Amino acid sequence: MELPASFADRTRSLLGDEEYNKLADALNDEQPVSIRLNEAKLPDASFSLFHGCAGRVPWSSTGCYLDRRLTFTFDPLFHAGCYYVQEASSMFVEQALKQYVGETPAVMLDLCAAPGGKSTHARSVLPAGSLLVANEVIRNRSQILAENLTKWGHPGVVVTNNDSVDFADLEDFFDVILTDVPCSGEGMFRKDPVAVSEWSPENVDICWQRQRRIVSDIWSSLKPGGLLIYSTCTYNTKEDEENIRWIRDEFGAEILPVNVSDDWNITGNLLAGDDFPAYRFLPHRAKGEGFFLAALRKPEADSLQTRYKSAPAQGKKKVVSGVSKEQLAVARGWLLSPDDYELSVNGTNITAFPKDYLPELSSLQQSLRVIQAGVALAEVKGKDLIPSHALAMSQVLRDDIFPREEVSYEQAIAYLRKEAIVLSAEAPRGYVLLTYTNIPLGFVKNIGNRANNLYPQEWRIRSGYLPEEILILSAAGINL
Ligand SMILES: C[S@@+](CC[C@H](N)C(=O)[O-])C[C@H]1O[C@@H](n2cnc3c(N)ncnc32)[C@H](O)[C@@H]1O
Repeated sequence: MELPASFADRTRSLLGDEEYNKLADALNDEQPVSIRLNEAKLPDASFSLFHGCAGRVPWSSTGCYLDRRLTFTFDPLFHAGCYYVQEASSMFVEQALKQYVGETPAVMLDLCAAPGGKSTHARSVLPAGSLLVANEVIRNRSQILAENLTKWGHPGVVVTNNDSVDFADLEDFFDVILTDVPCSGEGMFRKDPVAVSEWSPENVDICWQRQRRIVSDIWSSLKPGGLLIYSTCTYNTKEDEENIRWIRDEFGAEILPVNVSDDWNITGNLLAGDDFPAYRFLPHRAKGEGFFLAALRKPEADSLQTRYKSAPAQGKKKVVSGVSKEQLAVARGWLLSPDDYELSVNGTNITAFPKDYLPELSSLQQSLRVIQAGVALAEVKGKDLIPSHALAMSQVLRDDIFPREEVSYEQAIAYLRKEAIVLSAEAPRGYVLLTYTNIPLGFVKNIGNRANNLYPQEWRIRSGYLPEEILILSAAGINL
């Protein structure tokens, strides 16, 4: 790999000759492939069956390396949200969350969240009863973020599409903020050749200044005592330690240590003369791409337990005439624990949102562009209540409500391509939840001679061909 000369000079002087040469060699090696399993969807047994994986990611309870790349696009379980393909080093966020959020429900913002690797991860790690706000400034990327979080299936999620500056009104709102800031991407050189071609010293300067702007923008919305997790995928100290030092000096933040094990081969702070805790993943030492993380606490500790109270819940949304009380009652009956959710109607769509967080949702809606909140349950068409795909993906669906029909691999791929499906003659008429290896894939409406495919058009597999060799999760050894 041809590295930019100025990058090589700077990084050599940061790491020293020996370390730099090892790093440069590692960048010519093949990149490791890793996935993170969704424990809410996969049975416990999967987690002890890692024999198809090339080992577990040591700093993540659900991460595993694969010995080769799966054909993810043609794996039904990938589309069903059973796992997320994520670079291993960045799974280290789990350690900071587990150590500093603990068991107390928290309201967390993932500010720079698309495509959703860390959001789906955070949603799995946060204690039960927490709320995750996942934000992305670029509109089409926020749609991808919403898609990935919908597939992940947790109901306690709000997706927003805003710039960091828009969070200023939400004073003392979040217990935890993750800023996985846009950066010069030096740590992605092996994974993404575009990162190499776009790198320049000028871009590093643009990046560290933008990162400071982003942190300044959201600082007031972090509660006193709240946790800021700052991360980048770059090596230079300007975007890493120097920004952490700046946050400490500018806002009086306390820089927190994160417990790590020596055999994880994590590298510490590389800033000469200031030895605060910081965590670096260098590809020649730890199996993954380049990554940097630091955890900070806003002054005035011990407020993780205070709930946001300043914004009263707005009145319940009016039920428009197109949706009857009976239809709402039916949709409510689909939920595992209906009392925990508030149902709202927007046009002809019915959505469920955790009751505990209605005041927070109301405040978010006043300040931000909320593109998704909670779980879409159904669309009403005349007398018909069409169950939504998000419901099929979600943890809130009662499993005795819709008849289930197990499909073959070929049928699953046809379904995900949004082709017409023919079910067995015994399959019941009406809405049927298709499953593949017992995992929900989505709904069809079975009308007998065929079943209408309700898979979202915009998420369908577009590729018309099937590769000759298909490597999917169960074939890779995680035996479902
Ligand atoms: C490093 S990527 C995030 C990766 C993501 N956290 C993950 O784990 O999948 C940074 C993201 O921040 C977004 N971004 C850039 N400037 C932003 C801003 N001012 N406010 C919010 N998001 C921003 C970018 O569009 C990009 O999607």
